[in-house]
Amino acid sequence: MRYILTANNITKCFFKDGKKFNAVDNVSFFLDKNEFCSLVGESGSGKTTLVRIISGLISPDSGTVVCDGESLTPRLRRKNKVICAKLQLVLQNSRAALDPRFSVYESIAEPIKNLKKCPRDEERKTVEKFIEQMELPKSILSQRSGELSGGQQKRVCIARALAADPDYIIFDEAVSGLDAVVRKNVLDLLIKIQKNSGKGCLLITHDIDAALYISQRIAVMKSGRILESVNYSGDIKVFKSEYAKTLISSSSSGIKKYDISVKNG
Ligand SMILES: Nc1ncnc2c1ncn2[C@@H]1O[C@H](COP(=O)(O)OP(=O)(O)OP(=O)(O)O)[C@@H](O)[C@H]1O
Repeated sequence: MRYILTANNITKCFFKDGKKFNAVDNVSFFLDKNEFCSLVGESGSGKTTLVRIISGLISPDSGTVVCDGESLTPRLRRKNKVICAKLQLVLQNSRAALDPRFSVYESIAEPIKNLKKCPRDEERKTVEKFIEQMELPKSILSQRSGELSGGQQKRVCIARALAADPDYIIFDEAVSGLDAVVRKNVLDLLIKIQKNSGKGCLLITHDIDAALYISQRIAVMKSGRILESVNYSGDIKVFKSEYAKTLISSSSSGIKKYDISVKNG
């Protein structure tokens, strides 16, 4: 199997209370096209640090990230818009991620303007296509992002990421802070997007239920290390680590049932 986005033996250390520690400790990871994977672990386990390295936002102390055969570094990301577009990150805080001065249209059109420079009517059609995919009304296009609900802002951020036509999308805590109904709607939408687009999608989360609901593969992270990475089709017996079992048994959030009709339908 050819893994397209790979992180190889990544280590990153920080200082806490004057002591050096490995926030990410010799981790190897891959994200293939056409899969939904989750990276799950408690707060402070190193997920965000690993993802910032995988996205080329910060450098590891050691190890490499390779995207479609090319070594991905913060320098390359800054210099090369095309590489930058290939891998989109949807951040946890949608409100902060959207420029409040921009209309929804401008927010989604920005990556199209930067990357494609297509005629104005084509640009509008593309923006409208993504708005439709996000199950948002066209009337929202003229609104400012600050006027939208949390769930709508999340959808606009996803539409904006899709507008860059990436091969991979990383969702950092895509559903945290959303109420149970909106949370499930957004998760269902992410499943649909992945299936229809064939993109490689990665959900970063401490929400094991969301990971179980959405993923074909789940990597479990603790104290800077990936304890296990399992293919998941609904049977929690695939998890071998005590930590994963504890996470699953202690979860108490809204989505309990693995909904096979959404996942495979
Ligand atoms: N820039 C930094 N400087 C110093 N320590 C950092 C820095 N970034 C992260 N850390 C520390 O590294 C560890 C891992 O943090 P990280 O944000 O990667 O974890 P996480 O699993 O994403 O947590 P959360 O789910 O709360 O976002 C934590 O102990 C954190 O305090």
